[in-house]
Formats: sequence, structure tokens, C-alpha cells
Amino acid sequence: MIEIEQISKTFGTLQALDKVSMTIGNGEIVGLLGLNGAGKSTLMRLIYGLLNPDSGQIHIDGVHVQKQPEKARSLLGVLPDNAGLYKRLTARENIAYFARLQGMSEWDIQVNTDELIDILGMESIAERHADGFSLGERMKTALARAIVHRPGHILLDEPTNGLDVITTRAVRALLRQQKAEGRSVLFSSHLMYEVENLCDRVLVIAGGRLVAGGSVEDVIAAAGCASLEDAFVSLSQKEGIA
Ligand SMILES: Nc1ncnc2c1ncn2[C@@H]1O[C@H](COP(=O)(O)OP(=O)(O)OP(=O)(O)O)[C@@H](O)[C@H]1O
Repeated sequence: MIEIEQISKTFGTLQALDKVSMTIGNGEIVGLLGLNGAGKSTLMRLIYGLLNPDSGQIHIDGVHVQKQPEKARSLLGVLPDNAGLYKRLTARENIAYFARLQGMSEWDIQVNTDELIDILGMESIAERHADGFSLGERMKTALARAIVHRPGHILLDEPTNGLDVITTRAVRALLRQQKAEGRSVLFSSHLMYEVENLCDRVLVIAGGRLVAGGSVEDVIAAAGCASLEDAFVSLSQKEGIA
């Protein structure tokens, strides 16, 4: 379980997050919606311990992220918004390199990597060097790398950004599999249908504040709108930032 309590973060005079609290339970897929600059990536970076909050605290399975960042990080799989790959390594080597850093055995690395290559349809790029990879090929490799060690919790910053429809479906299937295995998934997206398709719960961030949360139906009803997109726009505009 990921527990976020009253997290605030400023950059200079900019209040990027303002007393945000949320809990993401095991076996749950939660979608994070917000306009550009709403604070989604900042929240992800705080959960991963790349940034420290000004106030508030985050626990992952009871581990305090700021006090025990290494331990907390070992419980997470992360696809950051700017996932970089080692260009001189193949896709498979990129995944294996990261898996070794996580202390996995060579056998487990091979089994898990083969499984992810199969699920994500990466056969044609597995043995290619990452230099020159298309956006989708980079995303697939970075996603496989993020979850090869089977972390309990997965953070994905816009995971289907730039993916074609077949790959998007594969990613959806992969995330549903992770959920079925009891992992929690928090992902940010600008794609309403993606969120409607996948998520048990939606959280809407606007101007650094959590302005709505619940099932898609709950969020639509709370905003008094006809669709998630309308509800999202309405909630974001209420915060005076759209
Ligand atoms: N390191 C930083 N230094 C200064 N300002 C920052 C920094 N990181 C984020 N910000 C600012 O904090 C606010 C929230 O940014 P964040 O990247 O979290 O937004 P986001 O919701 O992920 O947006 P997008 O959908 O565009 O990716 C923005 O105004 C951004 O410019």
C-alpha cells in the first residue's frame, strides 16, 4: 500500500503540490489525471524519493520514503516521464542490467525478461541496440525494465504515450495482470478513455491540489457532468487554471 499524507512541495514561489493525501491499495489500478503542470510528475517523483517534500510524508508498505529511500525504492517499479535507455545495450541487455541492480538471479532475469518480451511484443527489438529506437520501442523497453523485478507497486508516468494501438492493448493487459497478482498501479495519463478502461479509481489533480477522487462514475457524478472528459475539464477550471 502507498500512503501519501498531506504532501506539499514548492519550487521557489511555485506551489507544485498543496497538502495532497491519497492511499493506493494493493491490487488496485489508480489513474492520475491533471492538466499540464498540475503536479502529476512531481507527485510521482516524491513517491519515488527523487524529491523531498516540504511537508507531509509518504509510506510504502509502512516504509517511510524520506527516512529509508533505498528500501522504499526497492518496493517500487517506476516508469518516469523521461525514461532513458543505455543506447549501446540491446533492449534485453537494458532490462537485464536494471534487473541485476535489483539483485535478481540470472535465471529469474531470463525468465521474467522472456515473459515481458512476449507480453509486450518486443521480439523484433529484443536483440537490437537501443540507439535509434522509436518512441514506442523505448517506452516498451523502459516499461519492461521498470517491472522486471516484480515490484509490489508500480508508478507509470504516461505509460501509453506514443504507443500504437496493439502495444497500448498489450500494456493494458500487462497492467491488468499486475493488478490480478495483487500489485498496486498508479499511472498518470491525459487519455480519458485509457483511464476509463483501466482504472478502479481516478484522482484529479488541479493546481497542485487533489480536487476529486473515486470511481469514474463517482467523479462524473460529483462534477455533475455527462462524461469523464467534461468532469475533468470542469474540475480543473474550478481551480481557475484552465
Ligand atoms: N524541478 C523543478 N523546478 C522548478 N519547477 C518545477 C520543477 N519540477 C516541476 N516544476 C513545476 O511544478 C509544476 C508541476 O509540474 P509537473 O511536472 O509535476 O506537472 P505535470 O502534471 O506532470 O505536467 P505534464 O502533464 O505537463 O507532464 C509545473 O508548474 C512545473 O513547471
